[in-house]
This record gives sequence, C-alpha cells and structure tokens, in this order.
Amino acid sequence: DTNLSSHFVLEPYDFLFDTAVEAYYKGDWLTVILNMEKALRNKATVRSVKAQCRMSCANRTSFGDRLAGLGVPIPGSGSVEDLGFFQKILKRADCVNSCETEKLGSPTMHQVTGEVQLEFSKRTPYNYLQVAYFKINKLDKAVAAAHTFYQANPDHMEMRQNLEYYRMMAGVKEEDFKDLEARTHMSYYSDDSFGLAAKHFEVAVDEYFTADKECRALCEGAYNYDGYNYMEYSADLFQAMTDHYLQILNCKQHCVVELASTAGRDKPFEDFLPSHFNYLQFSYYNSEKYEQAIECARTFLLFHPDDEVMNQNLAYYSAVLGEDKAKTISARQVQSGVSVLHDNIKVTMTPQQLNGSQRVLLDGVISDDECRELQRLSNAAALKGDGYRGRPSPHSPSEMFQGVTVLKAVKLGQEGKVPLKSTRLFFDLSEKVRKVVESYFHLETPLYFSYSHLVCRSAIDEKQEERKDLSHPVHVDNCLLVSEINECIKEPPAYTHRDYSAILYLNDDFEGGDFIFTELDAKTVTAEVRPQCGRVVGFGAGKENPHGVRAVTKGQRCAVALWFTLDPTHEEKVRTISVD
Ligand SMILES: O=C(O)CCC(=O)C(=O)O
Ligand SMILES: [Fe+2]
Repeated sequence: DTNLSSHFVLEPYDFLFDTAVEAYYKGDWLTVILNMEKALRNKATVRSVKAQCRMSCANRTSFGDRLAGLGVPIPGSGSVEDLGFFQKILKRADCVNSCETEKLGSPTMHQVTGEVQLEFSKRTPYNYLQVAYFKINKLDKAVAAAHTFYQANPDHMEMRQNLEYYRMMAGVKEEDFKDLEARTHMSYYSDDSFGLAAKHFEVAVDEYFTADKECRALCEGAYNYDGYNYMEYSADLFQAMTDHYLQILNCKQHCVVELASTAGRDKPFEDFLPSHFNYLQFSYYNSEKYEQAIECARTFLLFHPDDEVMNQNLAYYSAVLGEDKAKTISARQVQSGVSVLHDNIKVTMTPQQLNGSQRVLLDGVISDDECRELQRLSNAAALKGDGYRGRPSPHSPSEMFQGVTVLKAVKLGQEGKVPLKSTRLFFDLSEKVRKVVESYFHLETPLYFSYSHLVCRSAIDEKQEERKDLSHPVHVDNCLLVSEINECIKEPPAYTHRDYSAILYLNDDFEGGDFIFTELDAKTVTAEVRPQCGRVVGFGAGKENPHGVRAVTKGQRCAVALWFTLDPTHEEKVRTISVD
C-alpha cells in the first residue's frame, strides 16, 4: 500500500475522554489535561472535516434543488427521476466517505454513543479540566474552564461558588472569564449589546451565514441507521434512500433553531436573524449612516412586514436621507431557507381587518405551478390509496372528501405510487407556511407541526338542491365548541395541544366553499375568506377563532390544513426522524 494518508487515524475523542476521566480519579492532572484538551480538539476536527467534506462533495456532485430526469414511473420503485436523483446521493455519499477516511481514518471510529455526546453538549470536559488546571496552578485556564462549564450549567452551585472564589483571588483578571465554546456567530449577541458598533453585527451576520452553511452541510452525506451503513440496511434500498433523504431535509430545517440555540438556555433566541438586522439598523442609525440603516430596516421587514416600529424607523430614515434616494435602496439578499418572507408574500388582511385577534390572511405564499402539483398529488393519492375520488364527506352528505397526510404521502412516494418530487413539495411548502406563521405571530419558541393534511372537497352535483348545511361545520381546532352556551371545552378528545392553525389554499375554480370566522355562537360571521391559490389563512387554534367552511356547491376545493403546536413532544411523526 503506497497510500500513506490512508493509514492516518485521528484518535477518537470518546477514547481520549475516557482516558482523561480515568486519570482524574488517580489525580494524574497532566494526563487529564493532555487527553481532555485533545478530546475537545479532535471533536472539533471531526466536525469541521465533516462539514468541509460535505461541502466539497456537494459542489462536485451538485444537483441543486431540482430533481432532474424524465419522471417516467417504474412500477413499485419510484420513478426514473427519483432514481437518478438517488444515484447522485449515493455518489455523494461515496465522495464524503473517502474524503472523511482520508482525513480522519475510518469514519466509523468517530461514532460515539449518545452518552458521550451528552457529556460534551453539557460541557462536562471543562468540569474536569477546571480541577486539573487549578491543581497545577494554571489559574487563568482554570477560570476559563470554570466559566465555560458554568455557561451550560447555570444551576451548578459548586461551580458558581468556584467562580465567586476565583473572582476574589489575586492574579485573576476579568478577561480570564471567557467562554471557550462560544460560537462565533453568537458572541456579540447578548441582551446588553445595543451599544455595540455596527461592525460587530456585520461580523455576526456573516458568521451566522457561515454557521448556517456548515449546519446544512453536516446534514448531508452518509448516514447510519442504528450503526448500519446504507448498503447493509436491511430494508428495501429505495426506501432506505427516501428515509435518508427525508432525514436530510428535516435536519436542514432544524438548522434555524439549532443556530439560535445555545448551551445553558432552554429556549432558542427569539427571532435570531431578524434581531441581528434590528440591532444593525440601530447601530447604523446611531452613527448616522442612513443608507445602511434603510437597507437593514428593509431586510428586517422581509421577516416582519407589518412591524410598526420598524416601519416608523424606515419612514424616518427615508425622510432624513431624502425619499427619492431612499427608494433606490433595497433589502439585503438573505439566503433562501433563512428568509422566508419573500417580497412576493403579502399580508392581505391583518387581525384588525379580519375583526379578531391572532388572525392573518397572506397571499403569494406558493406559485400556480405548486398549487397544481399539490392538487395532482391529492388526486393521485386518492386514486392509489383509498379508492377513486375519496369517500363521502364526514361533514356533509352533499360532498366527497379526500385527504392525504404527509406520512401517507411519504409512504405512497416510497411505494412509487406518487412522484416523490410531489411528496417533497408537500413537505417543503408546508414548512414554508410554518415559518411564515411563526414569523408573523412573532413567536418566542419554535412552532412544530402537529398534523398536516392535504384535503379536497368535491360537490356531488345531484345533491345540491335545497342545500343548507356547511362543508365543514363551525368548530374550534383545539377545543370542543358548545355554541349553545358560547363555551369551548379544552379537554380530550379535542386536540388540546394545537396552538396555531393555517390553511393553504390551492385553487378557486369551484363554487361556494368560502372560509368563515364566527363568534362563539357559531352563527355570527365576523370575517370571510375566499380561497385562491397561494392564499394562507393563519390563526390561533383556540376559542378566539371559531371557523367553518361554506358548502362547496360545484367543483373541487383543495387546501392544505396545517396544525401547529408549541410543544415539541407533539411533533408530527414523519418530521421527527432523528439524525446524528
Ligand atoms: O379548509 C378550510 O378552509 C378549513 C378547514 C378546517 O377548518 C379544518 O379542517 O379544521
Ligand atoms: Fe379548523
């Protein structure tokens, strides 16, 4: 074997960690330090090599976001288009594998147990290091290790006392209290950072995008299923690959939350990226750089178009700079997947215009092509799944009803019964709606899917005469409406964990079918929404929003009904396949 590099093996960090812990109990402080420091270094190396390999392999086997090919179905195994796509995934996995092997030794050597992962995420190594440094009189390092550990364990009394003790010691300096694990894109972000100079926030925004790219790259590549590699995975290969692909998608979607989270805080920062632009515009305003302030204000408004304060700021900066000049300055290009409120999404009606609270009507959320594809998916699923054109409606004898959940769509995709591309679109577009709703209502914590349902209702032509009923009776999504007494009972069997709802409409070529909001009496209509492609009605799922659907008297009405929860334990099954 002439390939020397293939013999290189980076020492696995779990092994180093164990060695250090063993040495700790023998009081061999130098061995603790040597091995623990190396464990931390090697863990970081594994992560960055993985990110680099995935990024460079993604560039070499790029398939962008489009699936290429002809889309000719092969019975029972997806379509040619899906297979071409997965061939590329396999090629990429191969590339990632050899890249990692070259730089780390066999990648399987660096797989660690969940327990070890947990120790590192709780920053336990710094607890050991703190003692060891202290014992050999490396005070500055002991302080930094203690501080680093404490950031992730703010309830740790002993470390708090240690820190107080260090603070009083001679020779300890303020700058010794540093967080050795601070993520660069976080380092300027704290509650008192308003006074900081704009250039710090510029750096933070850049670093955010770098971290985002890295997080997404880490989602790619060869995954293991409980320790098994792809090729040994016992399930059908096609299914293995689709599972994998969904994991990647899911993993990438969690990057936004991941990037806004930090050790020692149980919640992610609210609205992480938009906040950066808020700080930035404020800093530019302070230094009278109005052009930049306008740019940042506009960028912030991409996320929160109706934010009153920011709109006022923008008006003020524009007046100072001159309206004509201000008009020529546009928002910064924020990478897709990070910014969700594109210019083409518009708030058509605010809660006030809809005569209620926690209600919004948005337009332009998805395109005409996307609407058509989802409607096709619904019809294909009805054909392949539950018999032609669905079943009698559970709500009205005058309509037929067909529904497909994401889980069902994924299954049909895996069985080759509907194009996987459409399944992905269902997945992606519902995610887009989720982000838009989360962002519009300025939620403090992430919104999780609890159920997603693509639903079409079709009028039965011969049953429309004398019709008085609704297509969907007035109800509340998270409690049982008793309209006779104007009450809503929030108890099972109602889906009490639902916190927000959104309906994404796909078409308008039918008669009837308007969405209505009512009072708790289920009679007094407070607002009406005419469905159309790309329109979303989003609302709180509680008793403030009783709603229903008027009779569909001709044609087919299709919509994606999405229910969200703030409680991660109720996250929808298909979206929670865990990774890493
Ligand atoms: O399709 C609609 O417009 C609303 C449906 C609805 O409210 C529901 O399914 O809970
Ligand atoms: Fe509903």
